[in-house]
Amino acid sequence: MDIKICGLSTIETTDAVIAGGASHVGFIFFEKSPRHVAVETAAELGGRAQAKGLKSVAVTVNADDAYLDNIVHIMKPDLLQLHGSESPERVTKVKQRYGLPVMKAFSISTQDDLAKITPYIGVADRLLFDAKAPKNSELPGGNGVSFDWTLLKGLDPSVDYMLSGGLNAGNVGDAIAHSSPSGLDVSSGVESEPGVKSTILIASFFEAIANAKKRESND
Ligand SMILES: O=C(O)c1ccccc1NCC(=O)[C@H](O)[C@H](O)COP(=O)(O)O
Repeated sequence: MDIKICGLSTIETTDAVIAGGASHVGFIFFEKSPRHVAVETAAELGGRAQAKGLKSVAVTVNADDAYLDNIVHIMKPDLLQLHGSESPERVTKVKQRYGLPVMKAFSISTQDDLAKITPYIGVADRLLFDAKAPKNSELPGGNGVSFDWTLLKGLDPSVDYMLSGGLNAGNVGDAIAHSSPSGLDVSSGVESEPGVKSTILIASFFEAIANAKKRESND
């Protein structure tokens, strides 16, 4: 199962994520976020992870071509995560312009939200299911809130998705038990405060996933 740790900004925590066995590292390009980084920082930290075989992900929200051009040119990401209200046509254009895979994020709180993925199937390379942002939040992601994972039980089993939203060491086992994601994505759950990743919480998150997998294989 892929594991993406999102919102990195330091060498120490990037190294902890690499050591933990993540498949992806994510960098936030959204100025209102406490995790927003300069493109040069993402290039340095992402390059460090890429050298160890991880994929580096640029996370943007309704970004225009000029902004994406700069990110792709300097950071050289492996994957573009579109975390806004990008249409299927925009996803196609971004894929064509950069020749990079695109992961489209969706905010889920009801079954109707899941129906919105249909036009993106076969268009986006990967889907990411995140919780809907609380009303008072300025962030479309990284809010540390979960959605009802049982909603995913009705999903066509051929839909490949990463699960995110409020995951942490305490609930990731339950999340896996209630859904069948091909990947997990976490940000707030491995932070000591918004925007500050904790090497201890990162290690605990990986340990919790390993324990959940052990339990699954014993059942
Ligand atoms: O994390 C942010 O600050 C952020 C800001 C704007 C758009 C997306 C953002 N995060 C995207 C992610 O992939 C997060 O990992 C995902 O939303 C889960 O976050 P959390 O619930 O905090 O684990």
